[in-house]
Formats: sequence, structure tokens, C-alpha cells
Amino acid sequence: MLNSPTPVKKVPIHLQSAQNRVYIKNGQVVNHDKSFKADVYIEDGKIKFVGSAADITIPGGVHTIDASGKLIIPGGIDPHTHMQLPFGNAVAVDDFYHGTKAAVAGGTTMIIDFVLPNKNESMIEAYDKWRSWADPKVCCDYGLHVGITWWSKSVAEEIGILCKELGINSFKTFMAYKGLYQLNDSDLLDVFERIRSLNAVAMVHAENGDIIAKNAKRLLAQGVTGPEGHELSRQEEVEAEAVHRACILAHQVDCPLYVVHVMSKSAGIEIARARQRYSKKYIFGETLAAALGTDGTHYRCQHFDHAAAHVLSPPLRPDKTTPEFLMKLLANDDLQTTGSDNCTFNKKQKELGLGDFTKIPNGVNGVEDRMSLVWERGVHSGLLDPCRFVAISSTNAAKIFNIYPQKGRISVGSDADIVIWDPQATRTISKDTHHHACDFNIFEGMTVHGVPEYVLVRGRICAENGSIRVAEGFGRFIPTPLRPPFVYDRIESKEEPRDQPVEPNNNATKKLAELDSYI
Ligand SMILES: C[C@@H](CNC(N)=O)C(=O)O
Ligand SMILES: [Zn+2]
Ligand SMILES: [Zn+2]
Ligand SMILES: [Zn+2]
Repeated sequence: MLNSPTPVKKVPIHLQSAQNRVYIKNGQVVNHDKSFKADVYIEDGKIKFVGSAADITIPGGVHTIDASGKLIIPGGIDPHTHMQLPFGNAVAVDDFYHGTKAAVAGGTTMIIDFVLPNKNESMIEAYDKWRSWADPKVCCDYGLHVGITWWSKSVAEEIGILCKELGINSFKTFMAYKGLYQLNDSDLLDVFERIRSLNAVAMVHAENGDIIAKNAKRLLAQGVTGPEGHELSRQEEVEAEAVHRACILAHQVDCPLYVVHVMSKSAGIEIARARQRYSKKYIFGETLAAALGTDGTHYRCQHFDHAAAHVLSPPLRPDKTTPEFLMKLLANDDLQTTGSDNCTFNKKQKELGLGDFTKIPNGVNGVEDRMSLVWERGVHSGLLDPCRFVAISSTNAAKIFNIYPQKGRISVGSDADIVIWDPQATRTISKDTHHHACDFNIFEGMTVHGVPEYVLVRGRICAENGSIRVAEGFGRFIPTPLRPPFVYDRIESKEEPRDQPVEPNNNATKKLAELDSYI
């Protein structure tokens, strides 16, 4: 407590109402734009001080953590999860409790999940349902995207209410899952136009659902019924074509577009090209921990359970150079974020697809291991520096979905979602030790560098040296406000008329040629 006459530089600390007072000393703070030595003081769930120990006096009784040799990074933000998603005849086993417990264990302190209404279901009723599932269970803060799985005047009205009254600023459309979620190009143009009019963010699952439906029918008729049929029915070009088309559709109505789960080299190239082509760069790309950590060779595994456990859409790719290529796109800012698409089904549930790969529930794990995987494949392998790691694991998602700097930054006034990261420590990933509710881990046996030593969720220490002490329902719903400046400032910039794709300048052409050389 500072009782002396207020010294010029000291930071007065008022103790009376303080909760969860934590002082982290001797660490290296790493934000997306700067890495520097600093101490951090937390009180009432917020960061109150970031600076030199000489500039603060900490009273007795404050929980002090010595972070010597460790990094102090913003808690991970996973922009793509599906906890307890009802999908086909199964419900994902990671519910909002187990899924967010696993998230926190791995250093992620916020998830953004998806409301996926059934066709003809009210968007708002679906939103209320997801809130009722999540609010009582989440161990960390969460946001929601809403899927536009069908289109009508009433949907157009409801998404306006979701934006203006219910804290939603992002909507996922589907070019795949024919008959379930898929929209045609004409509807996509209307949807993107409506999203643009609301200053919201469009998202897209980009695969050509018509090609997939035709291929699946043909493969089954030829007797290809195992999990290998899943990737054969939707190979890279089926994803890349849809990515290319989605970027053009969005550009035609000047709508910012976030392409989720980019799983292949050719789809990643399409994003890079679109970002070059449109100087406003309002195309954003996300890839997944799964695509960075493993590949589609597992679909050829003789054991159905092992192969089926890797089934998600778009699929993992058999081209073993894909993980490194996608990491290079993240390093180049051709891709901006990493998600997990955590949507886990157990062995019994995956066996619903025995004899017909189209019936295998789609989805894999990732929310617990995302941070360590990105560190291992990115920073430890020399492709990323720690600041870029923070950008793609936390800050870029916060900026795109407009919750920065409340989230995604170590700075005064930000939520105290903080990870003390041990870059040298290693851990070996296994279903026997993970915190998921599922009985499989697609990264089984991998040893990764980069381990969270402490994880603080709004100032509460929820993980400490592997011991997880989360509280069910402690997390809060975080509204995502309209018109994210990181997205819309560039759209409204006057630099070029909206419908003139800018010819890439020569070093951009060189870069595109480089990208092509990877294919
Ligand atoms: C349905 C949802 C999860 N499943 C998946 N990615 O395979 C999605 O497509 O993102
Ligand atoms: Zn999807
Ligand atoms: Zn395998
Ligand atoms: Zn998904």
C-alpha cells in the first residue's frame, strides 16, 4: 500500500476492493507488435500495470509469480470451435465445459463458437439455445458467430437484430453441406450484401458442395465406402475453386470476408492472390491446428477408427508439404489466424460412418493443443518470431472480431487473460492426458515445445504447472461490436475505387510466382 506522499512515478494501488491481485515479475511481455521486459500487475480481472518494477510498489499478500525466463503473452483466442454441436445423428462430446477446460489447459482463454441454426429455424431462437448451453458451463470467455444456413427476408431481418441487440458481428455461410447448410451464389451475394450493410464480417466454409455431392455418390457406387472416400470426394481443387469464387462474390458487393479452415496449399494461394488483387486486403484467412500439425495420409490407415478420427471438412490433405506451406503463409501474413474447429466425436459416434464415409460425423480435436502446435511448427522451427505467434494465435482474431485491445493484448485496461509461456518446456500430446472429453487425439504422441506454465482467465489462475483449476460458468459471453476498424477502415479507405482489382505490382507478382513455385 502506498502511504508515503504520492511519489511522482509510483502507481497508487487501492486495495479495498481488490480481488485476484496477482503480480508477475521478471518476465518478457510479448505483444503482436513488441517484445519487452516488464512486470505486470493484475487486479479485479484487469491489467492495471505493465512496466518496470522500479515504478510500482506491491503491498504484501499479493500473489506473486516469478516469470524469469518465461514469456508473458495474451491468452490464446480460438476463433473457431463447435462445442456440443448437434451434427447429423451425433452431438460433439466436448461440451462447453470440457471444451473450455481443454482450451484453458492449452493456453487459450477465449473461444468463438458457432450458432448453427437448422434450415428454417429462427436465427434468434438458435442463438438463445446456444447461449443457454454455453453460459452455465464455460470456464473462459466466449463469443459467437452465427451460421446463415438458409436465406429469406426473415433471416435478413433477424441478422440485423443479432447485430444491433445481441452482440453478434460475424456470420458464417456455407458453400458445402448440400441440403444441410449450403447456399447458392445468388443467395451468397444477397447475404454478403446484407452483412456489408450492417458493417459486420462475412465468413465462409469454402468447398464446392455440388461437386462433393456428385463425387460422393460416384465413389459409394464404385464401392469406395471407407474414410479415404471423404478426401477423394473433395480434393484440393474443390476447396480452392470455392475459395476463389467466394472472394470474388464478396468483392463484388464490397463485403469483408473471413475464410475459415483453409486446409490446402491451393486454397491458401487463392487467399494470398485475393489479398494481392484487392489492395484493401479485406479478405482474411484462417487455418487450423489440424492442418498445421498433421495431414491426410491418415485416411489411408487400415484401421477405420484411426482414419475416421481424422475426418473433418475440408479434409486434411495427403500432400505432406501442406503443414509447412500453411505455416509460411501465416508467417507472410497471407493467412492471419489459427483456429481449431474443435468438434469432437468418440469412436462409437465415428462408427456411424461404417460402410458409408458420408455418415462419419465431421470434426476433430484441436482447442487444447493449438497453441503448442503453432509454437512447435512455427516458432521452434524458425518460421515465426514470438510476436507473430501472438498475432496469429490471439491478436488478429481479436482485431478482426473487434474485441481488441480488451482481448489479445498485454496492456493496461485489457482483460487479464494472460499466459506465462515456457518456450523451452516440452510436452507429449496424448488422449490419455488431454482434458478433452473425446477418446482420440489427432496429434497423439507428438512432442511439442512451448507449454503454458500459468494461465489466467480474467485474473484468475486457472492453470498452474499442469494443474487445472477452472470454474464451470466462470466465463462470460463477450459481445463482438459492429464495424471492426481493423476491417472497415481499409474498406472505407479512398485508395482505389471499389471495383478496380489492382494489378499486382512487380514484387507482388514475384511473390505470387514464389507462391506458385510451391505448388
Ligand atoms: C460443421 C463444422 C465442423 N465440422 C468440420 N469442420 O468438419 C464446420 O464445417 O466447420
Ligand atoms: Zn466449416
Ligand atoms: Zn494414421
Ligand atoms: Zn467449423
